[in-house]
Amino acid sequence: MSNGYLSLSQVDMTFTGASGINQVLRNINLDVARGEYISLIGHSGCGKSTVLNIVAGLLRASSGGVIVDNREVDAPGPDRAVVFQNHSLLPWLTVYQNVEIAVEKIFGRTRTAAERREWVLHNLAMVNMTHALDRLPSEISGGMKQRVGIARALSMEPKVLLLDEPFGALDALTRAHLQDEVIRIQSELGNTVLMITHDVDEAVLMSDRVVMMTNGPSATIGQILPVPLERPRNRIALAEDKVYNHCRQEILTFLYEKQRKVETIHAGRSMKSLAKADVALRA
Ligand SMILES: Nc1ncnc2c1ncn2[C@@H]1O[C@H](COP(=O)(O)OP(=O)(O)OP(=O)(O)O)[C@@H](O)[C@H]1O
Repeated sequence: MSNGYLSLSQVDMTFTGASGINQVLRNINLDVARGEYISLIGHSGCGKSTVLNIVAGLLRASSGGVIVDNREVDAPGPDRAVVFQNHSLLPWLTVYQNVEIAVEKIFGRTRTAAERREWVLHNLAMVNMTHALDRLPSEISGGMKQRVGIARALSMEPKVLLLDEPFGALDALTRAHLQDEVIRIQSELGNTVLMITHDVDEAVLMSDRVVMMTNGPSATIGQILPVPLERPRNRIALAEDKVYNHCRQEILTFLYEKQRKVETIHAGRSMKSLAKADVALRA
């Protein structure tokens, strides 16, 4: 029996391909309470996206399972909205239309046209994007695209919001602004969030708990760190906060001492991995 609003129970994941059998995840168990903000952190390639994709229903676990609000996950669904690092807006639709398309799909039969329009505008207002309703994705910045992606995800009223490195491709200032917006939105809406990050500060700043994964193959959860900091959190005040710095230190110790990455980086992943390592080391 699981106790979480979102529960992963004994999740194993093995990929079989030309290069043989690759056990990526082993015995992942996690109970997430309703309204909880969880970050998933671990070295590149350990299996974080695989966990998120299993929760999203994009991948089926080799064994074990996922439950969201007492229902087993067996396919993608609007109750689990995903925001990826590389914004996935439809390039031929405007900002408004990119949110509208989700709202039409979910609420096309249950809300009037006026209510749907208001809901699209409400979600775009939440991420401060009402000034650019008629612009195409090619006409707005990377940070703005992420804002629209977040508005689209929120407009679906998901039970669980899945964020796969949502701020990873943004410059530091834009990232900080967007983090603050997501923190504000989460405090208003009480979303249940599972977020992948490589940024230790981001994990501590935003999360109620930080889930640290061991290195692969056969990665599992190595440590779960509660972040007992009151909300709202102020990033400037936190820089001097003992609890904040203790949490940060715990994660750094896990990543760079207990789970120090020793193997060479695979050629195909090298640029992505180096960029992420750089972010993490600067943390
Ligand atoms: N569809 C797939 N088929 C085969 N192998 C896969 C598939 N998806 C992921 N893998 C493998 O699973 C492992 C974990 O990948 P995953 O992308 O989940 O890691 P990650 O921790 O999210 O990495 P990163 O931080 O670099 O994004 C890797 O070895 C990857 O090659």
